[in-house]
Amino acid sequence: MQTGNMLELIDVSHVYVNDQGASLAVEQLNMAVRPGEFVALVGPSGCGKTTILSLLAGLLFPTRGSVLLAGVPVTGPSPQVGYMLQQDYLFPWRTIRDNAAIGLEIAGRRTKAALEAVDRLLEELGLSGAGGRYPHELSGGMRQRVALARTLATEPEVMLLDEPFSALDLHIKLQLEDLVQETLRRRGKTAVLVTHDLAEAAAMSDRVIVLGKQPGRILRELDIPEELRSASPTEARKQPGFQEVFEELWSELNRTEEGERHG
Ligand SMILES: Nc1ncnc2c1ncn2[C@@H]1O[C@H](COP(=O)(O)OP(=O)(O)OP(=O)(O)O)[C@@H](O)[C@H]1O
Repeated sequence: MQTGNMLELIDVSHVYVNDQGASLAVEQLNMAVRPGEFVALVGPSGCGKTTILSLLAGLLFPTRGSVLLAGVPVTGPSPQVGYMLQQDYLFPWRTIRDNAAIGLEIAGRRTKAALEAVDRLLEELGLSGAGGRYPHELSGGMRQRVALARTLATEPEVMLLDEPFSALDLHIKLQLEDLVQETLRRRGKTAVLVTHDLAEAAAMSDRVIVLGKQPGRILRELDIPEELRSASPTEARKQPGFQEVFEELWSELNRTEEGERHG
């Protein structure tokens, strides 16, 4: 059945099995993300956020249920899905331009036109002139911008963001939140952001999904009001309605952790 969703998890459970036994990480989860939507996932440590991203990326397969990308079951990693992580994983021996082009190279698409597009992307992300430099010459924020360029170069429809800003200083983090949101929005990308930072979730996304303690289940979905969504993350933080959204998320998470202490 075609639902028009870009991403869908239908009754998904995931069990990790290793020599210590089995661990239920996600239980009967139902979640859908529309094309162009920006969704944030928040929840206590170990509640299954990274597991959900790995299922969406086709790096893991559900023990039960189905994962769909544009209505089609996910059978493995897809060029339609890009991943951005806390660590940039740039290759130290490659120039910035060659790092940004590596996905194209792996896909056999390193043409002159594609490299020109990489240069334009680097320029758009404020890295013009850095193409011939090496990762160790760049700051953490610049390196994350290269990681963003590398992911966008292959033109995925979906971006999975696993705490990509958490290792950065506050000032750089805010700048990068603005840049990432604007860049993804302009291109109409669908995004799923995992973060521990409730303010980041509220400022960047269209909808926040709050997960309960392990095994991950959805406790609450909060639509972000239009006045926050239409602003950049930095501007959204200054809007009158921002504090209310933050407090709702905060109390939902505290309820979860209270339950964990007493449950
Ligand atoms: N490879 C694995 N083998 C066994 N158990 C795992 C494995 N990866 C994760 N888990 C367990 O599954 C549960 C969910 O892990 P996951 O990393 O998805 O949570 P998370 O919400 O992303 O955590 P955090 O916020 O701390 O990054 C945790 O209990 C974790 O210990």
